[in-house]
Amino acid sequence: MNIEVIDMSPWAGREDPEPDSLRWHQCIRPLADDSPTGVALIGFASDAGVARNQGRIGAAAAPRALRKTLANLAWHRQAPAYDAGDVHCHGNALESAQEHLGKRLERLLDAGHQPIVLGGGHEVAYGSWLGLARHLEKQQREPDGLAPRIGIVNFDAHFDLRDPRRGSSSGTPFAQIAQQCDERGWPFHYACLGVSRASNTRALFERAAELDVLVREDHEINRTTLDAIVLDLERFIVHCDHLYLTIDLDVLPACEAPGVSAPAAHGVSLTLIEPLIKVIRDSGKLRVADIAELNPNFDIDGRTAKAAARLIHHLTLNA
Ligand SMILES: N=CN[C@@H](CCC(=O)O)C(=O)O
Ligand SMILES: [Mn+2]
Ligand SMILES: [Mn+2]
Repeated sequence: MNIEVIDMSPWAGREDPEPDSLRWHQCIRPLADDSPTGVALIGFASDAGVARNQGRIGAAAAPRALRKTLANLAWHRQAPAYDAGDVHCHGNALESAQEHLGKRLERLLDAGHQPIVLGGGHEVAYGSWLGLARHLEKQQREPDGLAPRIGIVNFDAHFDLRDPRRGSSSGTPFAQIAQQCDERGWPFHYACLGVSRASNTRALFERAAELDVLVREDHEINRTTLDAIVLDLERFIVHCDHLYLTIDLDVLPACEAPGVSAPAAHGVSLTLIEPLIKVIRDSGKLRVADIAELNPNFDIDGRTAKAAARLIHHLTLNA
């Protein structure tokens, strides 16, 4: 039984008198045990990983800021959307918060929902993947169950492949996942789109090459290359049964996303990110998504929160 009382207070906004003028705040419902399947938003209020990674803290406040911004966007969906509450990271207890998120996601997936996690620093990614992995593990145990082929698509200026033996943080989640895949005998399929060469050391590029990561740097993604990158992404997706999409908002240029720990001097504009996300959205394979690194302390005019809310809106348009 779900005993958490879900705080619906961020879901407030403009109310238009005309018919057919609904917004998210008028449609989203608190998740209940008997809710029909739909999109389930769950917050991960953590910046412990950012703190450990020498970043600017504040992302723990992001889930609430994101809900408040999404609240006012127009509702164009058919299927229901739910607020599934928050997982909080208390102090430096990151590992237990990631475990807790994993368990909550596993339950949401078992119930047939499509979870979207509102981070939180990018340490959210390890918890998101854990939830999906535990959900899929049960299917693998069935007779003839094969190792699941999970494709991770990360829009990010950073690989986040730092060595977790030096301590896990917002800079290590995909290295932690690679390790977990190795231990389980699962393939590790990772695409990192929007990487900044200036912001990732040679060691990180080498690790990405060793892990056969599909890499497209920030400057490589532009109007003239977009069609080719869509094709690259489609080819990546063909070899996966399930997709986990993770969006680190620092993939956007600093003018579009100033409210992050590490703003991007170059970045990849929302106008280029959206068509790529559409490929993932429409693939029929998307199981879990998260959006990371919003830091309301450094936002300007709510720009970053608006970009994040629009991405969620875009991602769930057909769901
Ligand atoms: N999740 C963020 N990861 C980046 C942060 C870079 C920075 O703070 O400058 C990383 O570890 O590379
Ligand atoms: Mn990043
Ligand atoms: Mn990141």
